[in-house]
Amino acid sequence: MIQVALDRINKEECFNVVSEIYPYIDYIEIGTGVIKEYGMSVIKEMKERYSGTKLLADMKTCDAGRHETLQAFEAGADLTTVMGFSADQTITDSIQVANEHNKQIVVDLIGITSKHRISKLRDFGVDAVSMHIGKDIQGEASLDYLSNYQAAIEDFTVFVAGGIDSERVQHFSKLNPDVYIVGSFITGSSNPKESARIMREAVRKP
Ligand SMILES: O=C([C@H](O)CO)[C@H](O)[C@H](O)COP(=O)(O)O
Repeated sequence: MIQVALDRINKEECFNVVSEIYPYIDYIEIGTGVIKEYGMSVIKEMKERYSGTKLLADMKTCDAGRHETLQAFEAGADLTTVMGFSADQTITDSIQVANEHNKQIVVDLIGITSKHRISKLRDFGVDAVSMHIGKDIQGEASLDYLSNYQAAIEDFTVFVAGGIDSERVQHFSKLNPDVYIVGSFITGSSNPKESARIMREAVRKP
């Protein structure tokens, strides 16, 4: 499955991109920067327009788990992100809110290198994790290490993210992901529809 990440573009561009590509995607992500720019209303408007598509709010919550998770769900998100390095309490509070609302959290593993921490997340009741290479280190990161985490994350629903394009996808596919998060390759393309189609093909036969 593919999740388009709407980041570093304005609201009009977010809606324009989605209107072009929605037949090729399974999830829409409202990116952290877009939420910071427009607030929770952009989540609400996107969900109203695309009610049949799963919507993830990339809140990247790292504290006040109960409050921020509730904010995302009340705005209409089906999923929201919580950072894996947050306090245990933040994560368990977010899970509790998700369970109360029959929705889901995805724990973002940016900066997590400890497999012990990943297995602790499972103990807390986390179902989904995102193996994510942050924007600011995408240039320097060799992707070879990703396969070392395959066993550690195999019991989770796995999202992958971080500069995924039609070539880098092969490195991420070693993790057998359920969802490929694709941002700039689609949103920065002169032909988002064609880029989304290419990604759809690439994740079918990585
Ligand atoms: O979460 C993201 C990043 O931290 C910026 O907020 C992006 O959504 C994610 O990395 C996917 O975008 P691309 O790396 O441009 O594919």
